[in-house]
Amino acid sequence: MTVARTAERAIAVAAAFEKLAAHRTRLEAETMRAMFAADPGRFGRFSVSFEDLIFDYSKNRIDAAALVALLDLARVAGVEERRAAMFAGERINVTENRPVLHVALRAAADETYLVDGKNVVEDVAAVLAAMSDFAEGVRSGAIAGTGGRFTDVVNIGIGGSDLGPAMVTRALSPYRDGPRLHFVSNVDGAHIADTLAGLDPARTLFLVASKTFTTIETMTNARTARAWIVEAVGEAAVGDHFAAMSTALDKVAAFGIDTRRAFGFWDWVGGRYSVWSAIGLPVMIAIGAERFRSFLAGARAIDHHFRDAPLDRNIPVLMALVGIWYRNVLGFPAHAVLPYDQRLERFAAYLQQLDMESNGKRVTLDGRPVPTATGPLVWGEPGTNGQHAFYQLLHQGTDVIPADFLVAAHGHEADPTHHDLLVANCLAQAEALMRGRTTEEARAQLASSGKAPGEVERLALHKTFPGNRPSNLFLYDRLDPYALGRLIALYEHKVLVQGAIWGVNSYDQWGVELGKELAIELLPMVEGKADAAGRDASTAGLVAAIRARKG
Ligand SMILES: O=P(O)(O)OC[C@H]1O[C@H](O)[C@H](O)[C@@H](O)[C@@H]1O
Repeated sequence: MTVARTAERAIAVAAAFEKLAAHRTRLEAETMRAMFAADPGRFGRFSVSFEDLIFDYSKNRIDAAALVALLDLARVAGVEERRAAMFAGERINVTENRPVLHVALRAAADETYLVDGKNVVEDVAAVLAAMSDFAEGVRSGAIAGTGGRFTDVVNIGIGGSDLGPAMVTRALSPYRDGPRLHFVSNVDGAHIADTLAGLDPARTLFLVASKTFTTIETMTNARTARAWIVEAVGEAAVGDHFAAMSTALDKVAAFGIDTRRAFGFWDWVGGRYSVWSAIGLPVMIAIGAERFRSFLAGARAIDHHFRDAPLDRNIPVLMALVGIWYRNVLGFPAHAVLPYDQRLERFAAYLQQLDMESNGKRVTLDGRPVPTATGPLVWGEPGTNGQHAFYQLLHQGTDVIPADFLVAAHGHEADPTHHDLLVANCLAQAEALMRGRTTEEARAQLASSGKAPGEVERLALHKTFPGNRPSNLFLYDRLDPYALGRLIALYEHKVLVQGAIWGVNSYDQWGVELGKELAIELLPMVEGKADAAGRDASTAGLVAAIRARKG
């Protein structure tokens, strides 16, 4: 197993971090503003082009020497070995003893990905073909409900069985020409009630999406949906109105969904990496099989880039190293994702699961405490909306929050007015964060606006922007299926690189279990079937208060 962290490697990683601390001291005396002024070639030196995509990481508090030290860290931490182990189908998810092979889901037909000596690419192709037949049948009306062609498709799933398809179908709305899509995830009955209100059961298709087919939210919502269908169109119609995506096809059958309408995937696909699998069926129904293949092809292009490009030109590696610099060397706790694209409004939520569930870990692969901080808080909202809400803190708050900006050169709308304004705002924010405004500049601006000298002094510090606040910027032609596939895959591989440097298992999620277990214990207490004696006083008090209100 090449992924285990030996004592020698741990020592080498600690030494590499020590060297980075020295670079930090040097760079603390610098500003990005000064570095740009001193080096007209900075953009060229600190950006990477891949096809029409530019990854600009020049607005970061790094220089060539710090980057070399970061690349050394990646090497001594075994990033290349971890990457090779993933592509080779090794069981790098050591706590669940599974390979991590979402890359196989977007492989070309002539590629080989081995799990225990078997090429899984053929299995992937077979499921994709079955999904294509089903999706195209739903789109054409050849596969219909009891009341005719499906007008509405409701995906029932949560976490990785929801966020990917929900984000992607929203992002690709200009490419949607299938039936209307809806996503129900929350166990809160409001979600399914509000979604089904106004839908015609006879023309509604439900997709029950669950890797494990045991998730309580999904099973509860699926049963409610089933009852809704049975009540409206009868028990016999259930088969026409349900399909499922899961690794547990036996459980799908036990639930009563026809196995010919069950699309499988494998335990080497993590939930948060599963949008490329059968879990992507709603995307395929929305945009068609051909465009879905283009989405896969975009991810595949990045897989090859990640596998083959030298580390210093490797976009996911650079994304990861810049993140490590801020998280571990400068101690910044958060990372903002700021797409200048309204259709990417669920992108930050998607990345939250991808990044925080993967690298929100506190022990290494061998179960020892991680000696450094691990995954940051990932959050964000599209620009320009965020500008009028939380950017104040980004510009003048006491924390520095590195950000990723994402923007397309072209929108999908015919009139360029909006898009040009959008792009200008994106560039302006990245520039403002980097440059800031000195107190001297603030004074000059106030004076030239005619303010009296006393007012100038009173306001100058309030109008000072410290600047030197870092960001990356992703620029691409247009957010089409291929471009979106590329973007997601970049972040997936960033997670692998950071996980390798921290020495954690990025592919399990035990941290979600405890709350689930306690919810099962608490349910009978909330229902009034058991008493809460023995719980902590807060929990018992709240249970009592809820019981009293329920009467
Ligand atoms: O697809 P499912 O098995 O229903 O799981 C849905 C989600 O719930 C779990 O609790 C995990 O935290 C997620 O990683 C997963 O995506």
